[in-house]
Amino acid sequence: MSLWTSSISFARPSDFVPTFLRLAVLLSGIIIALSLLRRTPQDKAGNVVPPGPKGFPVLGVFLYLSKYPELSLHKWAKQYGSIYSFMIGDQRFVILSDPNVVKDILVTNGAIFSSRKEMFLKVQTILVHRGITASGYNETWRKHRRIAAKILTARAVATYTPAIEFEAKEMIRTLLVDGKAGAAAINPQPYASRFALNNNGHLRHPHRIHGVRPSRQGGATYLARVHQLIYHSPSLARNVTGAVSNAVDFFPLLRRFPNRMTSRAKKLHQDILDFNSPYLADIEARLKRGDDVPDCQAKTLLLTREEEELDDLDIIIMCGTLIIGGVETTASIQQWFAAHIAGCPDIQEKAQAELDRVCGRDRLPNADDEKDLPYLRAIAKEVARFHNPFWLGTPHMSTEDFAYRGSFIPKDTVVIGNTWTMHRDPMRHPDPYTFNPDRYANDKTPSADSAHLPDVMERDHWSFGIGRRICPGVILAEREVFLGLAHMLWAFKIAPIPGVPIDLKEYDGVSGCSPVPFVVRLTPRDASVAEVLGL
Ligand code: HEM
Repeated sequence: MSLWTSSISFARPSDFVPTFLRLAVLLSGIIIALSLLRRTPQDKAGNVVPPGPKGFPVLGVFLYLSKYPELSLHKWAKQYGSIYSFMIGDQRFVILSDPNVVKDILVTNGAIFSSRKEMFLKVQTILVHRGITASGYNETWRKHRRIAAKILTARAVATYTPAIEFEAKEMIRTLLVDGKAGAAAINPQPYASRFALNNNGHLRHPHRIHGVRPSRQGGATYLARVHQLIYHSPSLARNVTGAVSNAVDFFPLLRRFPNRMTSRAKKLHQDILDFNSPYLADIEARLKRGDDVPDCQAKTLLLTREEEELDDLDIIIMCGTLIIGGVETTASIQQWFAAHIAGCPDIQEKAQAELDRVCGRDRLPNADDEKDLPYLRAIAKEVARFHNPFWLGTPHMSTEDFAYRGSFIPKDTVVIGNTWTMHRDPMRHPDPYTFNPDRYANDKTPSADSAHLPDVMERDHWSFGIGRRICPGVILAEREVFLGLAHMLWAFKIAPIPGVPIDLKEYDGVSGCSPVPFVVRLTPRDASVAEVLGL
């Protein structure tokens, strides 16, 4: 029987017990402290582990990273320089904050720095050692990444582009209707989430949703599950998969006791199974019947399962990984764009002048226009620089001892590229705390290519990660973000609601971030908006 026709059940979640946890932390601490006493953080040549903040006994710096961890990393980068280290529990971290150091270590020495820590929640519990994002640097990862790469090439993305253009049109059409043509305040976040989810759906196993709120969907199982994933799982995912967000990953003794994070992780694993299994079963049945199934990830995986030796869990988790990796990230950029641009009427006007020059007012922008809309592209890059959805990225892990300019990085060290500091380096980005798309005015290089420029100081930004684990979805993500932004700016004047400020600092999540809920006024720029949208 296929896994997607059965179900996996876990123990019932139990409540978090603070006193129990405190005791457990204490016990873990004693064990860790004893083991640390035996460690010598230097190699035979005398290279030492780079200095950094000490934090608390046992806990290390864990408590400093529970909220806005990137700000702590930034503060320490100023204090300790471009390479420093700290401990959380028994795990050593090295933080790299200079683009050249990042390149030397994570790119040039990618053979040593491309693995992942076996996080208890993300790797062992949610993704059960499958998927691409969580796997160690091994043959399974190579195989899964190669398969995913096939559906994320520029050529493949070109085939999804009409669907993305359709979804972008749907996004602005529903925003126009639900926002009562500018008469009502509206939160664009669920619309951006639906845009990202439907784009992702097209490549995973073609399905789309129509509404943006669960209550409007009635009882349809598919829609209920989609909304579960949009509205609940991403935030759960963020909280249980963050690079430094939970004690259970770093204090092993805690895993012996019932706790909320482990329960959430098991639930998310089950959600991934429940959500993907019926559609995989459906596509498998259609393929067996000889039906004409559109190209998609599920079809590719099912047709190559024997040749690639994939089991059911491989297939389900790979589909799940694409949702987790591809939806909330692109949705987050769209959301930050809307939140930020509302306060920048001058930037909107400049972008709209460019759009009107290239597309006119009788048609919507499309992917072919991108090359002629450099200011639009610059806005997309500036949003990613200013509001990276993952400031800590997905940490890499070293698989061998390594020495670099007198610093010793032991095997099994978690290594993080400190994107907050790099994105705010005044040498690379003058006046870094100002949102200014003009800084990318002459940057015509797509992010996928920018990551491979010989001079790393020319790279646009680091939001898509680093080295051999760099985001394989970057071409698709750029296409989605560009089309989403272009449609929004073509259609609307985006303005804040007087007396209702938009919080650009506060955000949801501790690993990935999107803005806290906000509202804007979306006024159609002229009568042609409704006409072109067929309203
Ligand atoms: C704006 C949108 C996106 C951002 C900012 C983003 C960012 C990232 C980052 C920072 C990583 C970790 C890279 C590293 O380890 O150095 C990553 C990995 C990954 N991303 Fe994305 N991503 C985006 C969109 C997508 C999309 C659209 C997909 C696919 C549909 C995707 C699939 C993946 C996968 C599978 C990995 C794991 C790669 C590996 O471990 O080898 N991402 N992404």
